[in-house]
Amino acid sequence: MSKPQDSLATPKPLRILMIEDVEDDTLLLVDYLQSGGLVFDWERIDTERDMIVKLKESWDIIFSDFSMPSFSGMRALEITRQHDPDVPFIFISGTIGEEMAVEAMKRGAQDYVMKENLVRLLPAVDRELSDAQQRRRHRDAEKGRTQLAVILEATPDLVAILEPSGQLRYLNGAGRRLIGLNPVEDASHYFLRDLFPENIAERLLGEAFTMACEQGVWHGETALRLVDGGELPVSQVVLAHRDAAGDTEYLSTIARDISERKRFEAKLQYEATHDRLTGLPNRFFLVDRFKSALEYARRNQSHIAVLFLDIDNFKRVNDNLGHAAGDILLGQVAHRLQGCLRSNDTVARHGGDEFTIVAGDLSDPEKVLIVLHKLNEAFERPVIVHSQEIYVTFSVGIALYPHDGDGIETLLRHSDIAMYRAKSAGSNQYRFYASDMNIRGHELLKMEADLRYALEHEQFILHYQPQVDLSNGRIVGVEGLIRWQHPVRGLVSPADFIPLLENSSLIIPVGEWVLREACRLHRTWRESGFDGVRLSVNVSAVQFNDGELLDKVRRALQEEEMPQQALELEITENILMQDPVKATEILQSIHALGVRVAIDDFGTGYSSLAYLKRFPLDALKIDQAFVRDIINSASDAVIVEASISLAHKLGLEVVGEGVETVEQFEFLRLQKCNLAQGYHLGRPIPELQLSQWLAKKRQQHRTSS
Ligand SMILES: Nc1nc2c(ncn2[C@@H]2O[C@H](COP(=O)(O)O[C@H]3[C@@H](O)[C@H](n4cnc5c(=O)[nH]c(N)nc54)O[C@@H]3COP(=O)(O)O)[C@@H](O)[C@H]2O)c(=O)[nH]1
Repeated sequence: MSKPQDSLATPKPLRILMIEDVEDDTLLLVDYLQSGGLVFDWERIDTERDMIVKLKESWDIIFSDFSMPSFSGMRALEITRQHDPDVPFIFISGTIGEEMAVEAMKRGAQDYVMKENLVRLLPAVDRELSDAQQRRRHRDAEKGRTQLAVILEATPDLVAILEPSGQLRYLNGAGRRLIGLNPVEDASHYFLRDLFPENIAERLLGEAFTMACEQGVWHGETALRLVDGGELPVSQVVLAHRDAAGDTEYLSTIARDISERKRFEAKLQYEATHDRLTGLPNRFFLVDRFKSALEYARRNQSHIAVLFLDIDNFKRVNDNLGHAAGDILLGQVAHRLQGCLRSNDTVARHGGDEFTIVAGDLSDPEKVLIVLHKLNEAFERPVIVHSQEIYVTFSVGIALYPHDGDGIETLLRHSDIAMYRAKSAGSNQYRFYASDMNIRGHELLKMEADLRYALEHEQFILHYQPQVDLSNGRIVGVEGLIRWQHPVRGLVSPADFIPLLENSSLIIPVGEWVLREACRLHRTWRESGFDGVRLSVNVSAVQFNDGELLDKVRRALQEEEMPQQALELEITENILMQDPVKATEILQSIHALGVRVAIDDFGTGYSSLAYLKRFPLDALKIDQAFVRDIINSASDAVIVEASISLAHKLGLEVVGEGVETVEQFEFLRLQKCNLAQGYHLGRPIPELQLSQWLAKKRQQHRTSS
């Protein structure tokens, strides 16, 4: 007979509780069992009270008589089952009848054996002990499952069981709440992509499931898709569960909210990369941003400027107003510096009263002057600290990539050296590390100052170039072209100063002056009886994107009582192609005013006629580069022919620019080009000369007709 103990090494005696009123019967039974090889300890009781006391101990098996004078076997069974549903309970009785025995089994007795015939007892003990053990294991497992289910439902982590396809089998309470699934809804209608954003669901199905199936487990950081559309960062584990054949039967996953940690990490990251006082990036962050700027500059063959700024006389602020005031000043300086730079540029606090700027994506080194210009503008107004006005100036050192180095450390060192040179030259100075740039930089800044002076002292004038109708030779319009009447240099070409005006934003007031001047001249013509001649002016990119352009045009028209259709704005195709959607909106508003729009320098940009049909335009000016060679270059001739023909199909008037010869003129006339402009028909000339010329032409026409 097998012993029911788990350990074979030290067999523990069984504990048997005997419920029997006759002691001799008990001894006989004990004797029988011992002679059958059973090792056990035992106790005998025969009252309900003793039984209740004894059941507080643990028993391996209970034998009970059926009927006793002061206790009933059925009652003993009932009490036992209340205490322990699994302990084997066997009736050993001489009196139990068949019917009662069946009833006893129904109520939870495992067996009954007749006192007179104990042969079945030992096998029954053996069997019942083993069954009881199994029942206990089963019950423990069931209990464990119930406990786990309670834990799973109570945990704040998402727990899910999934098919390898990503379909859900089970989702716990936390998961249901996160994705907005009600507690009774069947989770198997849902998939991984209902729990996670698209890209993460794909990563889990790919990388995570594959690794879990191969190695048993995958963990990583992902994010859950929340019911409100937001995302919750989580730390996630995916486990693969295999069947007996080793194939993945299902997967489970646990995802834990790590938003608090992420916030903390972000805070740490921010603190590690930003200056506490000003909130600006610190040196480390600057290095990082420089790397991105460098990659871009290498790809696009552009330049980067590293500027080292030191506030002039900062110590005086600290000494006179105190350190707290100094701190406020630094904060305000930081704020203004950040406000005046492009979003891609980086301004960092280097320490103390020193700041560094990395300005990338400069098409040429001189573009750094735009940054200097913006700095000057930003600090034209004083900074107010404790009601005191403080005018802030900087000593600025500039180093350029690739000219002065290709690493941030070198460029910072060189800009620092340049800053010291600037400082030793006095306050509010800048110096380039490379001396040749200093000369060029000074020249350009001087020229910018001269242009400002030119605007204030009316040194700009307009010259006018006629546009002639190719079908009858009449003048239908003139183009106003700016010149700078410099007191020393004489008449300066716009090609030499328009780019500088554009860089410094001076083009806005100068452009407005051109517009007003042209409208003023048109009024004098109308007053002298020259009606029907149109006037066109050039509009630069900065002007075109100036939110006030429309108001300025409207005001000029009103004040000079100019007919709207007599004014034409010339805009190059490149300006339109920078942001076609925005350009369309602006052009529509210009058109709504009744003003004409011509596309200038057509053919030099990247647009196509098909694209241009989206814009509300009136005329197209074929660039002089094509007209120049129409006689000698077959390809240019074809381009011009095609442009004229397509433009006509789009309802546009066509102007041929730069017509210098009679052959070019004839070619355009034969191609039915509408207007021509160029030295062959007349160079740009001053107002007085033009008025005389118009008068002469009018006279000629009167005589000929
Ligand atoms: N934003 C503004 N830009 C302006 C303004 N005034 C002029 N400009 C632009 O400056 C560029 C140079 O202008 P300019 O030196 O005046 O040259 C113009 C003509 O003189 C020249 N032209 C005309 N006919 C001929 C010719 O037969 N041969 C030849 N070699 N050159 C000729 O072409 C220029 C006309 O330019 P466009 O505007 O494209 O019609 C120039 O880009 C001007 O746009 C201004 O007020 N604002």
